[in-house]
Amino acid sequence: GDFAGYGGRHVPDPLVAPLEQLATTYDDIRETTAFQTELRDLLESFAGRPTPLFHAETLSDSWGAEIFLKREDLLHGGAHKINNTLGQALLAKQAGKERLIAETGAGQHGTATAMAGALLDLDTEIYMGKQDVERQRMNVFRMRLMGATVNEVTRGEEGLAEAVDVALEDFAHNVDDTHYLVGSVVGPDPFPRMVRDFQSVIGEEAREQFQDRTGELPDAAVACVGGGSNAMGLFHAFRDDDVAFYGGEGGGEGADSERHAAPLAAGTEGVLHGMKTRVIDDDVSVHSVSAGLDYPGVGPEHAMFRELGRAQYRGITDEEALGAFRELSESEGIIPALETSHGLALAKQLAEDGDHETILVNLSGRGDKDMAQAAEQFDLS
Ligand SMILES: C[C@@H](c1c[nH]c2ccccc12)[C@H](N)C(=O)O
Repeated sequence: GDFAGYGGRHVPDPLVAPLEQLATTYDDIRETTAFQTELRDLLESFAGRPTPLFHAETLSDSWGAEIFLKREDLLHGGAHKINNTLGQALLAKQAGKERLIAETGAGQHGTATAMAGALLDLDTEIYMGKQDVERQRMNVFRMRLMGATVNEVTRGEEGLAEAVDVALEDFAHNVDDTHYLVGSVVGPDPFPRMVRDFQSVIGEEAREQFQDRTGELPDAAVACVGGGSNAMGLFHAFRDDDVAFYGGEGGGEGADSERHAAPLAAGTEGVLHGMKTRVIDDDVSVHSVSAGLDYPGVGPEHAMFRELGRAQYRGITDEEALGAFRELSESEGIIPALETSHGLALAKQLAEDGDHETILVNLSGRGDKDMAQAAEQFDLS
């Protein structure tokens, strides 16, 4: 997995062999009928695929372009995460592993991992920063209710980045019985390409649904970008088409501010969590109103798309995202996740600029988890 120099395996020696073993296992199992059949069956009967493609007519009228929403918010767990956790957990099971570990910050990926672990009868341990355990109590309860162990990480900033570090160390020591289920298109090879492949079911369905509905391909495909898995899952099916790609990053207080999570719009090259990619500058502290985008790096394939000009990335501020969060809720009766709202706000900018007539947006998650924050931001009482 080299993405024009980005990606690779920038890891300490103890991880090299485990990663080579995982890459071999993935390449051997992924194309087998047994794997493909069981994964397709579970995606349908457990996760709820295919998800609908919804034409948002009220938004289309007010924004001035035809807006189509790919409804990953309707999946089991409320977001696209389950596509990846089912794929990787099934791979681990068929490879004879007995244990899953994962990182999480917002708790979304941890919850989706616990779902797959419970379903497939795999011992599941989630690494989560102590600070996040305290501020994401609901997700901690959900993980424990499904039988997962939530392991508090108390080093450094006690956040997502430290949880990834600890999970990678665990993986290096326990590769014989443990699979590290990475939560986005990040980390050392093979993780970015493996997670992309599992999430690409989103774009494959959307491409077929859009053509059936309109007889054409969309002018543009838009998604939010934290680690970048839902965006890459949407983009991948259209990579050889004349479809423009746009990623909305966590612009926080502004991509030119010192508090954001927008390494593509305003960062530099760097190595993080085993991958060469783009990271936010040293004088910037990672921040986004949405926990799911609150990560200082990004998937290396996005760094390549940016460099090649195949995709454009913009930092969407907290305010812009909150505006889109409210507008979709009021216009169409759909409450999006705060993360997803960054993609919606970007689609609104594109529509109003008149750049594209048809815009496909990945509705990557629902906003139920964000109600406390919404009540703080808006007067809902
Ligand atoms: C999006 C998801 C996540 C989980 N692992 C990640 C790695 C890189 C970027 C994002 C993630 C989220 N932050 C979570 O904690 O579940």
